[in-house]
Amino acid sequence: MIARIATLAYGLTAYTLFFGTFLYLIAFVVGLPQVPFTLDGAPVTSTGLALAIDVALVALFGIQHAIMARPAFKRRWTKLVPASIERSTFMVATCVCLALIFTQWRALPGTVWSVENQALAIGLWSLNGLGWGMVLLSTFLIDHFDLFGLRQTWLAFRGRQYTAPRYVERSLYRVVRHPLMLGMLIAFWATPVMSVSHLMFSLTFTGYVLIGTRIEERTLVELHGEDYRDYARRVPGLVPFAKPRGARSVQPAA
Ligand SMILES: C[S@@+](CC[C@H](N)C(=O)[O-])C[C@H]1O[C@@H](n2cnc3c(N)ncnc32)[C@H](O)[C@@H]1O
Repeated sequence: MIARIATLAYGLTAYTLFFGTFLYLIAFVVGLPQVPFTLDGAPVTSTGLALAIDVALVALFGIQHAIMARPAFKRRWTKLVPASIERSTFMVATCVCLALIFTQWRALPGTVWSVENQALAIGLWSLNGLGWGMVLLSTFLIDHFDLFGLRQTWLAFRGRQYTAPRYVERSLYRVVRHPLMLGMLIAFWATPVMSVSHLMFSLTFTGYVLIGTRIEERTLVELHGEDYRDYARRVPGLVPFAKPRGARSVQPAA
């Protein structure tokens, strides 16, 4: 019983930590003045060093995701940690990577665009809010509590067998296969003031999304086979109403 309570407590802690980190990510990107670290602080290093550090930080985040989300890694990893806390541990590792980005990000000097027109600025902020909203909604369309590991620890606490959620094809997932990532991209790019620092962040995360979604789809094909290939033939990846690239882009890993 103590082990079950500890499992649930860990799941709750990881979930709370991640939700707080997600909220901080919004503050970090939009540059909320009340928080200690934002994208647009004063530059403290040379531009070259700042570029190298920033790329390395986002690469670390991408590598952590690419490795820890792969079924082969999970099979080995769950010989060391109980399967019930595997996803919560993934979330804790994600929080560590994001905390490194928040605290170690090196600002770059300069501004790429600054919208003076008030109506346009309001439009861009609205789009920004829509992007974050899409991210949150997408987590609930998949399975919010499974995605963040809480369901797994709850089932272990209740002594129930874990069943993986099926892939979904409803709502935003009928428009694109990656609405969560699309929401992120909208939130990162839609801003009335695009500093060079923010541009660097948006570019590196766009690279992560483009690579990360391809890796994720290999896993989805491994898990769901022809069902997912068929889905990929009918629904575009990131651009609504674009022609789907189909199964060629989602061949299982060799
Ligand atoms: C961070 S979420 C991103 C989901 C998707 N790439 C998106 O951008 O909306 C990653 C998790 O979503 C799951 N996933 C991706 N597409 C899914 C779908 N259509 N239905 C259910 N789960 C999905 C993956 O298995 C993975 O565990």
